[in-house]
Amino acid sequence: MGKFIVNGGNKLSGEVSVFGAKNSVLPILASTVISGNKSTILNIPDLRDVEIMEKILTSLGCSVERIDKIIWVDSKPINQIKIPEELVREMRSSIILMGAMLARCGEVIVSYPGGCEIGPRPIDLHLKALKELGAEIEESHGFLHCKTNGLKGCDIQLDYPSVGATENTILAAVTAEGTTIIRNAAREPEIIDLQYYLNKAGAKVSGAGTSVVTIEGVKNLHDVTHNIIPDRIVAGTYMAAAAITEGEVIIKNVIIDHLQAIIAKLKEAGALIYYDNNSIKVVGPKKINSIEMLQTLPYPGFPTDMQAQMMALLSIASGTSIITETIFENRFKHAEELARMGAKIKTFGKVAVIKGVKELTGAKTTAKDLRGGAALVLAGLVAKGTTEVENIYHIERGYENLHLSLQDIGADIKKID
Ligand SMILES: CC(=O)N[C@H]1[C@@H](OP(=O)(O)OP(=O)(O)OC[C@H]2O[C@@H](n3ccc(=O)[nH]c3=O)[C@H](O)[C@@H]2O)O[C@H](CO)[C@@H](O)[C@@H]1O
Ligand SMILES: C=C(OP(=O)(O)O)C(=O)O
Repeated sequence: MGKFIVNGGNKLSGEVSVFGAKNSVLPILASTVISGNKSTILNIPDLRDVEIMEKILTSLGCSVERIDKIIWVDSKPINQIKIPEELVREMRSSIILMGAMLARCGEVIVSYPGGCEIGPRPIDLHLKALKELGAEIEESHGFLHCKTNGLKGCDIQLDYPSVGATENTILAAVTAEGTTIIRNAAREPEIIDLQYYLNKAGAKVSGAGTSVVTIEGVKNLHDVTHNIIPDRIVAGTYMAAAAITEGEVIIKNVIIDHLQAIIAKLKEAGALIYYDNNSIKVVGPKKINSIEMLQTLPYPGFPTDMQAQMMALLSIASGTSIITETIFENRFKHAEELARMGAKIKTFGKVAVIKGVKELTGAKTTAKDLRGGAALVLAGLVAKGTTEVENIYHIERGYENLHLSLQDIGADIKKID
């Protein structure tokens, strides 16, 4: 299972680099199936979720090769339409194969996706949009059998700006007949990256990053090379690590625009932040300020994927902070683990009240999900004594060698397999 052992107390300092974004690379790898041609994807992070996506593509018949930070996918030889259940259960993003495979093969069989347990994660919006495009979807025994004789562009109003539903719909629409308009689309930077990849391959997608995305169907896609954008959540996690340890860390290879909501809240907490084109320096305050209201929202609001890390930070703030989690129904599992380390946190449904304490103390803790696990590591960096974080396979879904990067900037952390 693997665990991290963290001895707290070191102020972090130095430079750390951020690799490609998990939430960008996964839908882009899924979309490589559409073209029936070759995709070269650069800046690939070394993550468990990426390995699973590689396995899914291979199981469908794609030829997939990976050397270091590059993956080559040739989707010409696809010869399967069923995605292995055990792989789908491992990862939420596998559901994006639905739109991509409908575009490529007109058929796909997939089970309900797994992923982190952060509350119910229905896929009703995905299914509704795909049906509007002309997919027939039969559900039985936990499997979804999706088929079409040809998707047709249409106007789709999403009831909520779901990231996954926006991506699935874009992919299904890329080779559909006519024009599709997605209204109330998610505006996350990863959708812009997806549009960029698809357009380089010959698709006609516009509007990504706004709430109206338009896709003019094209007949074919061609070979493409694409560089994945840096991971804003990994960057945010290192920023929080600098802030919580009273450190001074430069985070390189970031897109500042994608970090604005995180920058604003870390400044409120008292961190000093300086940036230039693609790097950001965070200087942690002597004492963290409490934050009156931190509310997670769809982009460009504060990202839910940084909520747990901020909770760790605020647990040693000078007063009481309130976090409202509006995206997921049950994303406070880290609160009870932080409490083992002396944090004073009460949760009431979607609201958490965090009464800052003078210091955290090292304890045995368990990562319950990806970002909650990262939050425990952050807490461990500042806690008195030793913290163990078990079940780090959750963390490895989204962080490439977190312990090594933190060691490089002075943390006392090791991994035990
Ligand atoms: C691989 C990936 O990119 N994952 C990200 C993606 O997840 P994901 O794409 O799953 O997130 P969504 O934006 O779809 O979900 C947001 C909310 O909408 C609800 N919903 C979603 C779809 C649907 O059909 N019905 C429905 O009710 C979800 O339960 C959730 O409460 O965006 C989330 C919100 O920024 C991030 O936390 C995840 O890291
Ligand atoms: C919830 C997350 O990811 P996923 O949607 O892949 O489960 C995350 O990255 O924090």
